[in-house]
Amino acid sequence: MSAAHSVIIGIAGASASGKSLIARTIYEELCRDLGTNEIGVISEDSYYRDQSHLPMEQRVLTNYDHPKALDHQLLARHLENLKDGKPVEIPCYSYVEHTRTGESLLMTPKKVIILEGILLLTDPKLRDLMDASVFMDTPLDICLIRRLRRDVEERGRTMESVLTQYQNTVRPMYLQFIEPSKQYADIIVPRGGKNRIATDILKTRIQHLLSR
Ligand SMILES: Nc1ncnc2c1ncn2[C@@H]1O[C@H](COP(=O)(O)OP(=O)(O)O)[C@@H](O)[C@H]1O
Ligand SMILES: Nc1ccn([C@@H]2O[C@H](COP(=O)(O)O)[C@@H](O)[C@H]2O)c(=O)n1
Repeated sequence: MSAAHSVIIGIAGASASGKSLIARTIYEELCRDLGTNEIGVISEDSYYRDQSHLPMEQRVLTNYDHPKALDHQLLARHLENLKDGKPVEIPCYSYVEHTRTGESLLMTPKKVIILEGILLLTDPKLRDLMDASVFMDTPLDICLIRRLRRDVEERGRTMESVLTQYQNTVRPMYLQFIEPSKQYADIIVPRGGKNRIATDILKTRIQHLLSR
């Protein structure tokens, strides 16, 4: 199959709902059949806007859960390039510095691209580029527990900062933008990234799309 027929699966849902986990599971299991060169994962987080021109005091004030924090135009262009068989340079992002690192990762065209991110389904252009879309419908209290642990252990945050950010922006933006975008999902996955049946259904769908 040529790269022009890339299958793009979009996985959206709340922060810490299990998007990365299910994306990684599908990636690892499909790699066994397709080979590591034919499948890739792209995180919407890589497309947070560069803020290197701003001082740290200002960067921490950004609302990272509002669609305008992300460069969806660049993401859409990259997906179109990959579909056209052209490689792209995916920006690297630092949650500690709240900006792009200045480095990038080369991604070559793939048969399957798994895209994961909180606000993907809010954007009509991105939705149009997807062959199938998923919403991880994990209860918000579970997401908060997982985010708190992850952000303290992996993203250089304090418990206090995670809870303040959650109340000020993460939860309100979920209710305003992310939860309403659930209506655009083809599949709604309860409980989180370890949902075995949902993972199998998605893998079967991808295999079906590849065989067209
Ligand atoms: N079903 C689950 N059971 C236990 N831990 C989970 C489950 N799903 C995700 N996690 C953990 O919760 C955290 C957030 O999950 P992740 O997949 O990174 O979420 P997201 O990509 O949606 O932000 C990670 O530390 C992950 O290992
Ligand atoms: N500098 C940043 C950038 C993003 N965030 C938070 O990340 C969340 C999205 O990533 P997930 O892996 O959790 O889906 C989003 O809710 C932002 O609040 C951040 O805290 N700092």
